[in-house]
Amino acid sequence: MTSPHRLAQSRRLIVKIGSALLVDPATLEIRRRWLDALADDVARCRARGQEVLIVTSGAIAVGRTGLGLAHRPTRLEEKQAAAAVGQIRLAQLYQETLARHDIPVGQILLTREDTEARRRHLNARATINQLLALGVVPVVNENDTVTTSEIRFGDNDRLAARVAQMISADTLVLLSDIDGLYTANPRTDPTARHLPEIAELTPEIEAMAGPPLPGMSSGGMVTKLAAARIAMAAGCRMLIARGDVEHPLAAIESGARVTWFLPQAEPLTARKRWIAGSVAPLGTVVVDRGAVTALKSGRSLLPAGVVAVEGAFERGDAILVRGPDGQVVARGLSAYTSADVALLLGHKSGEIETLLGYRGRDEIIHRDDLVVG
Ligand SMILES: Nc1ncnc2c1ncn2[C@@H]1O[C@H](COP(=O)(O)OP(=O)(O)O)[C@@H](O)[C@H]1O
Ligand SMILES: N[C@@H](CCC(=O)OP(=O)(O)O)C(=O)O
Repeated sequence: MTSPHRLAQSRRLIVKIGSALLVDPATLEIRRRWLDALADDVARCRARGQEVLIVTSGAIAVGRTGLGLAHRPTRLEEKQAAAAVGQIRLAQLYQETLARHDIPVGQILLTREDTEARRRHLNARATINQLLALGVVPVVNENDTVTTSEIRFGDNDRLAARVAQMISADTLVLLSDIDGLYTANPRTDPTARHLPEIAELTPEIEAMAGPPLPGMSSGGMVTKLAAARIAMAAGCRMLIARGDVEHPLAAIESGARVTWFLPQAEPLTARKRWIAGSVAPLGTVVVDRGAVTALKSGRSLLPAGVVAVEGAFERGDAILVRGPDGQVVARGLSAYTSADVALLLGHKSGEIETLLGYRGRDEIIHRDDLVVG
């Protein structure tokens, strides 16, 4: 059932790179040759039309070298200072290595709030989508310099899964120092067996991840399984593979041993369920008959079909869509504020820029953000 070709077939791919791959834990040297080989892999994916986003750890580890810190920073302020010094170098490394393939990179630093708060989530999503549309490889890390311990992800496994969910990626590759999930930690338990495929995260599977290990990495298997839970629910397949080989993505395609975590649902199902059930709508748009028919056949809501707006809402807030008879026909997340919707009523999407003074989305509610019925 598992196939290495799944990687080659993915449309939107996220690759998460752990600190220990980028920086030699013993010498603290940056593995430049490894990174150049990874860039070859990324360039090959891009050349065959795949979108690629990199989630990279390593700011703290790289910053440690920059600051000449002999010890691994443990206090938050020290980690933040190391990350500030390291992140700028990290971004430069990706920029340099992908420039050899004429691939532009864009840096995105996220905090947990950026993925959890709806509006910020939408903003980050729009920016990342725009970067991908422009052929850029976004390079994402946690914004370690501003996050406090309470609001930190603290590990990039879950951050990568949140980003996968955010942009509806279909494949998330966690490159690690191990070729997948075992029944127990194989470094301490010689009887541990490798598991090639996980379709469901049962309590037995969860129990296989031991406690996080001391050392440079912050995750261990615990955060990888938490990432799998997020990705699987979002309809994104995830795999854990060895990253400490040259050209790790090519190795996966050639059949290297990995663990696949299979998606549970279509990418938008969980999110649509959230829109339908758990959000208090802050306003209403009334639409004409033509728009009702369009929405029922799965289309987005365009300004041309909107005849009235009620309530005060912001971009990204949940709103109701009513038909001419007052019946609720749909719920969704508005791409515009209520004030902007009022200006757009009945107009063609091509007029949005002239009416608002900026070029927003063509739709008032995109079909990905819409639940009909
Ligand atoms: N059941 C398990 N299967 C595989 N690895 C495990 C398991 N339990 C704990 N581990 C440990 O998790 C480590 C991978 O996590 P981590 O070092 O955080 O990687 P990364 O730097 O890629 O995030 C493995 O090297 C292994 O020591
Ligand atoms: N954001 C931190 C990395 C956190 C992290 O998840 O590290 P790792 O377990 O090596 O993937 C940094 O850039 O140093």
